[in-house]
Amino acid sequence: MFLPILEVNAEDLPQRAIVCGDPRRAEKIASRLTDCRELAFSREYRTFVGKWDGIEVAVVSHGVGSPGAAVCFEELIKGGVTILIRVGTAGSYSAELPPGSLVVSTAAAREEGLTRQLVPLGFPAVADGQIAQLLYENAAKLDGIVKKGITVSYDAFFTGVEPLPHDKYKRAGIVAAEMEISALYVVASLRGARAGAIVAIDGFADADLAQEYNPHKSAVSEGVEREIEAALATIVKV
Ligand SMILES: O=P(O)(O)O[C@H]1O[C@H](CO)[C@@H](O)[C@H]1O
Ligand SMILES: O=c1cc[nH]c(=O)[nH]1
Repeated sequence: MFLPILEVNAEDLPQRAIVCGDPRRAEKIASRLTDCRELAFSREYRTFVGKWDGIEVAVVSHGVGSPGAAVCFEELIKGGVTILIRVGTAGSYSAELPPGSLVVSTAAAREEGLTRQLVPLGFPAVADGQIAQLLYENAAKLDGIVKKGITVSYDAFFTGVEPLPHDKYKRAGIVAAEMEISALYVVASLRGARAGAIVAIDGFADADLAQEYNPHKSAVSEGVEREIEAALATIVKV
C-alpha cells in the first residue's frame, strides 16, 4: 500500500515510530540508528527507517500543528505502525521546569481544533501507560530535571487579540504547552495504536515567566539529546 502524503510504501514501515515536528530533528534521531535509510521527504514529512538495538524503528517528522501532524499519524497507523513516541519541545508553566528540563506527557488537554472534528471533547487524550512510565524511567536515568504530568496542546503559537488560557491550565496543574500531543493521543486511541510523548522544555509559556523565545539555546539542545536517548531506550522495550 502506498501512503500518498508521506510518499512511503507501507511495506517499508516497521511497527515502531518516533515522531517529531522538525525534519532536521528527524535526521538527528535517525543518525543514531544502524542500517538507516531515508524513505521519503514529502512536504514537512521526512521518513527514515533503521535499527536501534537490532529492532526496526521509523523516524518521521510531522511538522508544526495538529492538523498536519494528524495526517502523518493517520498514515503511519494505516501503514502498520502500532507504537508512536513523540519527541518534541514545549513551553513550561513553572520556574521549576527551566529550559532543558524534560516532561513526559501522561495526557493532554485538547485546546486544538483538530480532534474535536474526530470525537466529542469529553473523549480523553491519554498516553499509553506503559510507554509513559518507561519514558519517565529512562529519562530519569539521565542528568537533568524530568517530570511526568499533563500537558496542553494549542493551535496558536503566537498570541493574537484573544489571550490563550495559560493561566487557567497552570492553575489546573498542567505542566507544559505544545501543539501536537493531544492529536497524537486521540488518533492513536481511535485507530487502536499506542502512543507516548516526551518534550524538552525550550522556554516559558506562562506569561509571568515568558522571555524571548529561543529554542536554540545549548540547554535545550542538551535536553533534546537526552529525550532522544530516553525515547530510543523506550521504543525497543514496548
Ligand atoms: O519541537 P516540535 O516537535 O516541533 O514541537 C513544538 O515546537 C513547535 C513550535 O515551535 C510545535 O510543533 C510544538 O509542538
Ligand atoms: O508550542 C510550543 C512549543 C515550544 N515552546 C512553546 O512555548 N510552545
